[in-house]
Amino acid sequence: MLLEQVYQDAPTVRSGKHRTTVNEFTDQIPALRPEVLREATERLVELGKFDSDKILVEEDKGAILGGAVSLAAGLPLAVARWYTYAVGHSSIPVPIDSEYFSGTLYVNGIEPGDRVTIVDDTISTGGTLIALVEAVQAAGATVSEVLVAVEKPQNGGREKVEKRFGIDVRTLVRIAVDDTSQRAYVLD
Ligand SMILES: O=P(O)(O)OC[C@H]1O[C@H](OP(=O)(O)OP(=O)(O)O)[C@H](O)[C@@H]1O
Ligand SMILES: Nc1ncnc2[nH]cnc12
Repeated sequence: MLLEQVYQDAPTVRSGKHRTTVNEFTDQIPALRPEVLREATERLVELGKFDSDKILVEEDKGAILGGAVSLAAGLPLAVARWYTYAVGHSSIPVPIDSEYFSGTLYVNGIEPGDRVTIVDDTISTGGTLIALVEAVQAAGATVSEVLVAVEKPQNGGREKVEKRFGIDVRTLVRIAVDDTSQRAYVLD
């Protein structure tokens, strides 16, 4: 499938302790073909149940996929951002410690009682998803499911999130980075 083709042999760059792929799907290098975004969206829509009121994503890489999933599932899109807005609405700050960024995320658009489907393009250490789940819970809302396109199992993020919150993290493609060639490859 196209998503697997995008990741197979993708180049990587060093990001702190890890290597991160640079690819069409998450970085738009080369420019993202609509058929790749469509395939990822359709596969995630197939994977999810969408027994929820909203989709929640983190900017900015996840937002492209989140927008497409929101359209396909017919659910409103909430976005967690790296900055806050001074417009007096409820923005929930949460600490984030991910593969190569730490700081504060601000989650907007989640209301008490919402059931939320969290969508992301990648799970690596699980830090981003931990921050998103904590923000949903702090808003008085619940996470109905977590859907992620690509998983880097070597960093153990999925198990960490599942153990901590008792929520399944469902993913489409698993990848690793080869230490010698420093290129990505698809597992399974
Ligand atoms: O499991 P983790 O270790 O948290 O890594 C996964 C996160 O990393 C990427 O985001 P990135 O940090 O590049 O942020 P961006 O989307 O704002 O560029 C990706 O979009 C995931 O959200
Ligand atoms: N796009 C990506 N590819 C590989 N590892 C990542 N970790 C976070 N984002 C990633």
